Amino acid sequence: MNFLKVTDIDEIEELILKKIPSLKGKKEMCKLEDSLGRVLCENIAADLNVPEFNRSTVDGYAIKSRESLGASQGIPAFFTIKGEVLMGEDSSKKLERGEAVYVPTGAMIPEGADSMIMIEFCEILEDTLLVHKPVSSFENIMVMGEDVREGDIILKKGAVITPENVGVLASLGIYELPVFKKFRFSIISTGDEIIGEDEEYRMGKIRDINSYTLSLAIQKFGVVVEKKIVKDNFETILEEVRKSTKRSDIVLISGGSSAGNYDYTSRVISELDGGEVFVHGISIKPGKPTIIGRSNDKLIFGLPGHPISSMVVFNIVVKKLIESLYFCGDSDDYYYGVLSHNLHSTPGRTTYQMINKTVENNEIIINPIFGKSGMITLMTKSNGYIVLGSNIEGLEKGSRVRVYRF
Ligand SMILES: Nc1nc2c(c(=O)[nH]1)N[C@H]1C(S)=C(S)[C@@H](COP(=O)(O)OP(=O)(O)OC[C@H]3O[C@@H](n4cnc5c(N)ncnc54)[C@H](O)[C@@H]3O)O[C@H]1N2
Ligand code: MOO
Repeated sequence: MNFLKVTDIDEIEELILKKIPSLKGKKEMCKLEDSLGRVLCENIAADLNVPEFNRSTVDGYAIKSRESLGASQGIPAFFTIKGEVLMGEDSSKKLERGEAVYVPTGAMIPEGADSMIMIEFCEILEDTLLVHKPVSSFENIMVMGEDVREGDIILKKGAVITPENVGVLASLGIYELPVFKKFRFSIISTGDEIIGEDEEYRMGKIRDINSYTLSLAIQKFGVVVEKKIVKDNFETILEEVRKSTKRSDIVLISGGSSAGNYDYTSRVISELDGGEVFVHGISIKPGKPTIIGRSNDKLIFGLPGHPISSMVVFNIVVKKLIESLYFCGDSDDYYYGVLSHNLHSTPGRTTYQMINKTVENNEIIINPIFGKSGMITLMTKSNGYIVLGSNIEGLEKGSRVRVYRF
């Protein structure tokens, strides 16, 4: 077993893609109403202008602005009312000198007009309009293409669909989107001690945590096709992992990744059809005993059993991999603060230190949260983490540190 030959965290992604190139970019079409949180796999360009015609932004009269020049309360400008433009209708009217046409908010500005005067500044005497205020060119008009210009890239590959950007797509009549296909995940919690919700608790047992934490974390960008608990038996684990590789693209096995007698994950992967373990140990803390392998083109992770370690590895390896396959990821999702205590790290391993933040005298203070990675409350007591590189021995109290959110 090559457990002690750890792989550098920065090499993991390249290694996985070298072993399973087919993980890259599978695409599908998705209806706009089902697209929340989906990731675009192509740039979306506008094939028309928004608005598609000059639109009024007020209720009032379309006029030629220069004809209102000098108008005031005492000396109004006079126009002949030439009718109205109906909401949602094409304006066939053409404005001639001295004419005004009524246009409601959002309706089309007739040809020949370059501005809108609000009704508040108008007076009507039969079919004559008195305008008491000058307007300037393009006042109260949203010009054709002012919002979106034909040919503009409105959303880039990697954009995560939100209710707001769905609005832009709908305005362009785009009702189906090319998105990255979601990865299908199987989660297998291994261990004789692990019990599920339908099993009665006995002393010595541990309630399954990892399949719940992992399955919720996956839901942002993947589909959990199954989650199951499997006892520590080589043949049973082998059979269950084999079935899972048929049902999903990525199999997460929690527990059984270290070098103990009952830690089967590595042997199981090697036994599978096209089975190969290519990482057994990563230079990180927590999470060192992580296994990565494959069965042909199916990716398999052996995550450490400790709940904190399995989530840290999920976040910094599995989630990061998918974000880069999807060209998304919140690389800006961090802030800076000042460290409240000295911190030691393990040379040769990148350390992920849980923290929480407080504010004192207008300064963001970063407090390390200490505890064992078997303690699940570490994650609820903290609201982010800092990364200590493998080449440093620690950080001094008062250092400025970058904090990542979960
Ligand atoms: N001799 C060594 N022993 C250990 C090493 C080592 O390097 N040499 N590394 C330690 C570290 S660090 C970790 S992390 C763990 C990883 O162990 P495994 O992946 O083999 O996990 P297990 O032994 O199965 O479980 C560890 C721990 O986590 C609990 N657990 C497991 N699954 C779940 C679950 N689904 N929900 C909740 N809790 C779970 C399990 O009961 C154990 O307490 O190895 C160390 N040992
Ligand atoms: O590597 Mo372990 O994951 O430190 O607890």
